Amino acid sequence: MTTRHTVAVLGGGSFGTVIGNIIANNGHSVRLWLRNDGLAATINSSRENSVYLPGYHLSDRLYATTSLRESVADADIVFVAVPGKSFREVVQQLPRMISGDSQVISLTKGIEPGGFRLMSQILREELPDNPLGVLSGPNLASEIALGHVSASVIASESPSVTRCIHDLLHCEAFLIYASDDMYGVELGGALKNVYAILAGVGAALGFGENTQGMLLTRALAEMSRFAVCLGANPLTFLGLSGVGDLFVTCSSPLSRNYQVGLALGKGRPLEDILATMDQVAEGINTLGLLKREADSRGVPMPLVDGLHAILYEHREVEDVLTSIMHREQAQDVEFVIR
Ligand SMILES: NC(=O)C1=CN([C@@H]2O[C@H](COP(=O)(O)OP(=O)(O)OC[C@H]3O[C@@H](n4cnc5c(N)ncnc54)[C@H](O)[C@@H]3O)[C@@H](O)[C@H]2O)C=CC1
Ligand SMILES: O=C(CO)COP(=O)(O)O
Repeated sequence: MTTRHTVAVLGGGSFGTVIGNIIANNGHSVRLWLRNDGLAATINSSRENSVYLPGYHLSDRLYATTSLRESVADADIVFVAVPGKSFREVVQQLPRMISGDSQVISLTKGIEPGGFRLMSQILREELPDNPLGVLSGPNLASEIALGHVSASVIASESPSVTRCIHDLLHCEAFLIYASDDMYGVELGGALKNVYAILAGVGAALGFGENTQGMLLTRALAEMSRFAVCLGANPLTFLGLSGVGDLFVTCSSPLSRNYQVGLALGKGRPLEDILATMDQVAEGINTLGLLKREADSRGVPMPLVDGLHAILYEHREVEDVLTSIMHREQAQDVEFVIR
C-alpha cells in the first residue's frame, strides 16, 4: 500500500506552490506556508495562487496557512522554497517545531549572503539530526504548472530520502531522478542563474547561436571547475541539474535571471530592473558571492569576472566578452576519464 505523507512546503512563491500541488495531486496532504494572510485565504477559497501562478488549479489536499507552526505540525517531510537570503531565518525556527525524523529538502537555488554557504550546509548546521536533501533540475515553475513534462533530481546522502522523495513527487508529467552528490546538484542550480543573466545580455545584443553555444559550454566548464573545489563530482554537471538546468535557464525568456540579463543588455540600469521585479532572481546575489569565493580559492572563472565587470565596473559588454574569451584556458574538456 502507498504511504500517505503529511508534507509542509515553506514558501508560497511559484516554485513552492507548484511542488506542493504535485505532491497533493499524488494523494498526500500538503500545507503551504506563506506570509500573506490575504493570499493564504484566497488560495484556500479559490484554489488558485493568483499572485504567482494565476490560472493554475490547486488540489483540495493543499491547504495554505500563515502559521509556520501549523504548517509543519506532524509533517514527516518539509520542503523549503524561500530565497537563499531568507533560508536560514526560516529553517532556524524548525528545531522547536519538527521531529528529528522529519526529512527536510531544499528547493532553493541560491547562496547565503555573507559567506558562501549552500542550502544543504545551512540545513546540516541548523538541523544536524534530520535526514536532508536538495531537489534541483530544469524546472521553470510556470511550465510545470502548464503540465509540460519536466524532470528533477533529488540528491541526498541517504538512499531512503531519495527513494521517499522519488515516490512522493514522481508522476507522469514530473519525473524524478536520484543522485548522492548534494553539492554538485545544488551548485548546478545556483550557479546557472549567473550564466542565465549573461545569456540574456547576449540575446539582447543579438549574439549568434555559435556565440551563445560557446558561452553555455564554457559556463558548464567554469561551474564544474568551481564545484569540484567544494567537493562536488564534475560528472554531476552532465545531468539534469547541471547541463539540463543551464540549457533551460540560459535559453528561456520565462527565466527571471535571463529576463534580468535581457533588460541589462537593452541598457536598463540594474537598480531599475530589480526595483520592478516582484519575483526572486537569485543570480544577482550569487554573482558577487561567487566572484569573491572563486577569487579567494584561486579558481579561474572568466565569465563570472566578465559579468561582474559589466554590472559593477561599468565596462562595455562587447569589450568584456571579447577579452574574457581570449583569456580562457585552452583546454576544452577538463575532466576526462581515460
Ligand atoms: N520559479 C522557478 O521556476 C523555480 C525556482 N526555484 C528556486 O526556488 C526558490 C524560490 O523561488 P520562487 O518560488 O520562484 O520565488 P518567488 O519569488 O516566486 O517566491 C518566493 C517566495 O518566498 C517568500 N519569502 C521571501 N522571503 C521570505 C521570508 N523571509 N520568509 C518567508 N517567506 C519568504 C516570498 O514572499 C515568496 O512567496 C528560489 O531559490 C528559486 O531559485 C527553483 C526551481 C524553479
Ligand atoms: O531555476 C529555474 C529553472 O530551472 C528558474 O529560473 P529563474 O529563477 O531564472 O526563473
